[in-house]
Amino acid sequence: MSLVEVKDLYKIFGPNPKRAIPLIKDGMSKTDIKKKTGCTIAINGATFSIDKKETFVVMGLSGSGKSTFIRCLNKLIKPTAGAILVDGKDIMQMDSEELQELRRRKMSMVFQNFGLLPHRNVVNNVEFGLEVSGVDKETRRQKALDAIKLVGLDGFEFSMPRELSGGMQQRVGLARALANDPEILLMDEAFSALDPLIRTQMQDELLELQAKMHKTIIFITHDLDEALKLGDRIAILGPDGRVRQIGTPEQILSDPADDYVKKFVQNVDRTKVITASSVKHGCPTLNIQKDGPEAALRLMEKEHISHAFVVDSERVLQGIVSVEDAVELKKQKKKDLTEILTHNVYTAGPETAVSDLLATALESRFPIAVIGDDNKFHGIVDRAAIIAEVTNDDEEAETPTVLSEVMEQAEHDAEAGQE
Ligand SMILES: Nc1ncnc2c1ncn2[C@@H]1O[C@H](COP(=O)(O)OP(=O)(O)OP(=O)(O)O)[C@@H](O)[C@H]1O
Repeated sequence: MSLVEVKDLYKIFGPNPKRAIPLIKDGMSKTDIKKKTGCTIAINGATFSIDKKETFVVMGLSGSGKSTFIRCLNKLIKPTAGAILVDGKDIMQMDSEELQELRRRKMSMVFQNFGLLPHRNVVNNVEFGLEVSGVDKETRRQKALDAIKLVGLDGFEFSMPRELSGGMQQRVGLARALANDPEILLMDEAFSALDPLIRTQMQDELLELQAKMHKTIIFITHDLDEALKLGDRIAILGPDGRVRQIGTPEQILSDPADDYVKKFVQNVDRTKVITASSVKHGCPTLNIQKDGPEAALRLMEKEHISHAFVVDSERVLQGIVSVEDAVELKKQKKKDLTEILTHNVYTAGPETAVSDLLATALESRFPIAVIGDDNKFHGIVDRAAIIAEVTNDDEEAETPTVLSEVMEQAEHDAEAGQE
């Protein structure tokens, strides 16, 4: 269910900004509009919705309109056109009381520069928002201490901000935002001022916290790696303030909407984000309860494959049978496949990163079976597909080991053995 809906939102700075909208719609560029009208386009017809409990990342380079969006969202500035609905209510229509409620209780903000009050200790900083909202002393102290614990700062309650490292100061900022128990957490470049190592650590901790808290997080960043790591979905803003693509990290990496997004994502290590489920494909299977060597050979001949995966009626993987084994069974006049089933099939979960499958793929004779959380067989990932993803080069994709010659050779060998 969506909590925030942004509808055809424009923010244009400058004299008589509304007149720039038809020019934008006619396709005139941001630079030409600036020349012609003196107006600067910051947000250009954005439409999207943010679901409850999702982490929605707004990503764009400097000047793409990220800060403007945040300011529109808490109504620090007024959009030129369009609407922003929070819980179905247009924030432009809110009276000052509703707006205060929105800013104090519904949303909390974490800033890039931490925004701490230097003369207040940690706990006093954390309870500041509650103090402003008029929460009594005892309650706000307890809430502040709980939030401090949540971000792992217990023991530092009475330290001053200057005594803390950047990472710790940002934890205070996060604790202050969480102390209000807001439904929406607005994080504006919250980790951008931190050293890379601390930044990674804070990202990991935010993911852990979110797994427990289930807040709706709107995270603003200019860093694509950060966006891909944190976002359930990402909106990519172009330099013209237009939303270029909205999608899951996987959708953005595997199917960039235009050349701008493509350029952006081409340096990312895709294999860390591309998962087994996105490169898997279905394959014909044999049923352990009813198929024997004849059926196995027929299937392999028809599909031009040298081995087949065997499942039971519930589609739980039982093993794999090779053409050589099936020929041997047929020779022995066996009626089922149980005896020769190879059980040591490599498997992966749907969410396994392709990069983690490379070593297995190189070692295994067979494709890797993808097994879902339901324990059922969902398909296979070919070695060729993994290598192609890892090297990012389709040329490397070899024909899978699916050769009818293997079959012919095996039949031939078996016949020779019979003589
Ligand atoms: N008050 C203002 N008056 C005029 N133009 C503005 C104003 N605020 C922002 N802009 C312009 O709007 C566009 C979007 O700016 P915004 O600050 O929202 O981008 P941003 O993505 O947050 O960039 P950064 O990461 O550098 O903060 C830019 O072209 C900027 O120059």
